[in-house]
Amino acid sequence: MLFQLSGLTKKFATSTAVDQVDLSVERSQFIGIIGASGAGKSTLLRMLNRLNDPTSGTIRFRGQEISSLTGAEKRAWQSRCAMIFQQFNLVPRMDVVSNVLHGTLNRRNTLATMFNIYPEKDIHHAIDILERLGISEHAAKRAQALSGGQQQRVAIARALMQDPQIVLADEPIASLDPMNAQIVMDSLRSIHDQDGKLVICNLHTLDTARRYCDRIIGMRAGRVVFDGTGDELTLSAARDIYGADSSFSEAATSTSVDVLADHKMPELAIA
Ligand SMILES: Nc1ncnc2c1ncn2[C@@H]1O[C@H](COP(=O)(O)OP(=O)(O)OP(=O)(O)O)[C@@H](O)[C@H]1O
Repeated sequence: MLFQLSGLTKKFATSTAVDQVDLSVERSQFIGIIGASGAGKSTLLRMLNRLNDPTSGTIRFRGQEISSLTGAEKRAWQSRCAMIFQQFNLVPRMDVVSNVLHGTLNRRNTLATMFNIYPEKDIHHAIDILERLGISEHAAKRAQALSGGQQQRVAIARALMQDPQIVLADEPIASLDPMNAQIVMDSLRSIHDQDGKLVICNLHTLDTARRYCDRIIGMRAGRVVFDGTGDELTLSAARDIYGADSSFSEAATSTSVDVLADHKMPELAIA
């Protein structure tokens, strides 16, 4: 058993973002979490790597209780569990390789960090990862000089540099055009296929979830209301997740240029 979530709940002052979630992840998969805005997807992901603390309930990984870790143990968990964000979270004025090398920060001493000293093998490794993601020719550029899709691949490279067991991605393609979205999703999928890592990815769009995910979890108002494969995600299941009526159209949650052009729908209208 990898993850075992029991009664996981997160309350904020005025809302319950995640409400009594029970979930098991038995093996390494590519898992997508879908749901309307405010359904609790980000909060769930942020609890898994302890950016948010649960109000109640437990998170176990390989039997270890994660929700109660503190100090060095909590930081060690966070380095096993890399996070990719919608807005990339790179240091814009810093070059691409240095941004990737930041993924090793947790295992370097303060002096090395202060003087930006990296072992040569780490630098080679960073460039290998950039090459794998198809962006090594940008290694010396400042991160801010790259397109959104390229910056997100740098963020994925930084996550890989930390050699995590789990990769969490919080709407990694929400700021990207469809072509870059596909490149970034292909990169994330390859991390699962080639490296066998567990990837859990929040997504706005049903077609992306169906295309890339082995398992799709649907959230509505903090609860898990769907857990199945892309084939099982029927139109009626989707309506249930999004709380939409019969006027709900899949095109409204599509990233595909063709579908959007056909239906003249604004991108991500529902999510
Ligand atoms: N730091 C916070 N303080 C107060 N309320 C919060 C906080 N973070 C999230 N919430 C609330 O918790 C609920 C779930 O938010 P969350 O961001 O997890 O949803 P989401 O499904 O990821 O939405 P989106 O797709 O818009 O990111 C929302 O009602 C939100 O307003």
